[in-house]
Amino acid sequence: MPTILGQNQYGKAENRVVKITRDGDTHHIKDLNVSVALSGDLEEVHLSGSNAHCLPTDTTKNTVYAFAKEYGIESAEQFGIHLARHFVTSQEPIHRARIRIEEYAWERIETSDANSKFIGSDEVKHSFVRKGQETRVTEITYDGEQWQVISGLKDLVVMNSTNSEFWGYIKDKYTTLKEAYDRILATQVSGRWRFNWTDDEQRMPNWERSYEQVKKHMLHAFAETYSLSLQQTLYQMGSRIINNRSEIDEVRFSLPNKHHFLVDLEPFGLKNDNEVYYAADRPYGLIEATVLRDGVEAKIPVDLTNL
Ligand SMILES: O=c1[nH]c(=O)c2[nH]c(=O)[nH]c2[nH]1
Repeated sequence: MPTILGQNQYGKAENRVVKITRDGDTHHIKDLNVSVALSGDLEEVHLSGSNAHCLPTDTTKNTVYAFAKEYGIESAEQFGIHLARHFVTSQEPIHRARIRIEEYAWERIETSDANSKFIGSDEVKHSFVRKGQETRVTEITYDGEQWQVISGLKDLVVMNSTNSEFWGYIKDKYTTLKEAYDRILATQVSGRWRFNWTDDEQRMPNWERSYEQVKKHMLHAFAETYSLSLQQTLYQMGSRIINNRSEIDEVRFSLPNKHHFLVDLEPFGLKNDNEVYYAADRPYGLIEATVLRDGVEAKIPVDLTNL
């Protein structure tokens, strides 16, 4: 049976590009997921296997990252227009370009608070929390006498665009990781905290206020810790909660290290001065630990997915 080629398009989908603009100490983030789809005179690519008209999808990906550096990302629309125009006007066989962009919004972590040790300093200018609410969770257990309340949250995404290093680690024959003295630190916080309240109904914690305060201390510790590892940041977040909230005895975190790799723009004659990153989704480091008030027994399950 004869066949004909119908509508076709191709390109690199879901290029995760993070652009940090450093205005002195104040950093700005643009975080995009860019998908390129090109169409045009591409019959032969499909029919005979001649790639003479095929701009590699790999090139479309590189173009996204190079444009982030060369032209910046003022808005997703402006960036998409730039890319689409480039593909159609620079390559004769490409007649149509469709650029789809999702943008993830970030807000600054506010630490202008009476308890914050960094009031008026530049510490908040590089710390961000991704917009969109986290999911709040709780688990209540009662055996007729005693209560156990474990509360927490998941999917709270945070980022520090500086003040994070990672070096001095073990190096064996499989180690290729380069030591980092100024990297992005980003994670999607999953945390649980156990209340020490067990029985007296009169002395029940104010659950709503407790949640807001725990979240605040957690975010402030993330923003204010000069990090030498995500493990160290985790411990700071946990101890900040224990030290400030007498109703809580135990905190457990599961923190995926959301890696941001600097894109090598040298092949395009561009210098990447800690500006354009590739946000990798997997694999990811997974850092987990419990922080306890001294003398108490750990009761939060090790595997948070079981809670
Ligand atoms: O904060 C980090 N902790 C690690 O244990 C680790 N391992 C790694 O490769 N990168 C990082 N980063």
